[in-house]
Amino acid sequence: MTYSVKEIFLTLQGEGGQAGRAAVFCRFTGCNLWSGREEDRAKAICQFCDTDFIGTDGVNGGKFENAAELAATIASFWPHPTQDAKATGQKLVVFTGGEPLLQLDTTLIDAMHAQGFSIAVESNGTVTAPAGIDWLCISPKAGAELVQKSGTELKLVFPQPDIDPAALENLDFQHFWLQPMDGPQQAANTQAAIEYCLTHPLWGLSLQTHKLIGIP
Ligand SMILES: C[S@@+](CC[C@H](N)C(=O)[O-])C[C@H]1O[C@@H](n2cnc3c(N)ncnc32)[C@H](O)[C@@H]1O
Ligand SMILES: Nc1nc2[nH]cc(C(=O)O)c2c(=O)[nH]1
Ligand code: SF4
Ligand SMILES: [Mg+2]
Repeated sequence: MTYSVKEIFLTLQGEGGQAGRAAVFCRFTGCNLWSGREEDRAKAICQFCDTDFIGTDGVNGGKFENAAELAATIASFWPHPTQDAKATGQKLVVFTGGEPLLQLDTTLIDAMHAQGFSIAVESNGTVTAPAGIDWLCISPKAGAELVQKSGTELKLVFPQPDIDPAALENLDFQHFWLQPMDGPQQAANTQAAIEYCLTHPLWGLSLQTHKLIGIP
C-alpha cells in the first residue's frame, strides 16, 4: 500500500515513559478526529490538537509506495556514531500523526523489525492496533469511542471535561500518565495534573519535555 507521511525526523521522545530516548519520528498524514484545518477545529471531536498533520510537505515527508521504501527511509535517519553495535543503541521509531493506526499495518511493522527497530506508536485508541507493536501509547479523547483498551502506557491529556481518569484505571496498561493540556490554560492544567497525581498515585505526570527544551 501507499503511505502518506507528513514528516520524518530524529529527535528525543518528549513524552511518557520513554521520554529522553532518541527516536526517529514518522508522522503520518491525517486523523479521524479532526480534519486538521483551523476552520474545522470548533466542530471537531478532538479540539485541542497541537499538531499540523495535513499533507506531505513537512521535512522528509512524502508518499511512499511500499513498506520497504518507507522503512529504509526511516532507518536512514538513525545515527551511527561508530561501527560498534553497542554505541548504535536500540534503534527506535515512533509512529504518530495524525492517527498512525489509520495507516500502520503488519507489512510496515515487519519491515521496521527487519531494519532492527523497536516500534513505538502514539494513538488515540479509536482503532484496534495490529500485532507486533513494541510500545503502544494510547491517549483517549472525550467523545470518541475507546476501542484499543490495552497497551504499554495510557497517556491522558488532562483535564478533559468528559473524561474522569478514575474511569480508565482498570484498563490493561503498565503505566498511567496525565499530560497537561497545552494551550491558553497550560499553567493551570499543569497545576491540576500535579494535584491529581499527588492524590492518585497510580498516575504519573507526563510533561511535553521537547517543548520545554525547544526541540521538535
Ligand atoms: C498529536 S497526537 C498524535 C497521535 C494520536 N492521534 C493521539 O492523539 O494520540 C500525539 C500526542 O500529543 C497529545 N496532544 C495533542 N494535543 C495536545 C495538547 N494540546 N496538549 C497536550 N498533549 C497533546 C495527544 O494526546 C497524543 O498523546
Ligand atoms: N519530541 C517529541 N516527542 C513526542 N512525543 C509524542 C509526540 C507526538 O507528536 O506524537 C512528540 C513530538 O511531536 N515530539
Ligand atoms: S486525535 Fe491526535 S492527531 Fe487527531 S486531532 Fe486529536 S491529538 Fe491531534
Ligand atoms: Mg507532538
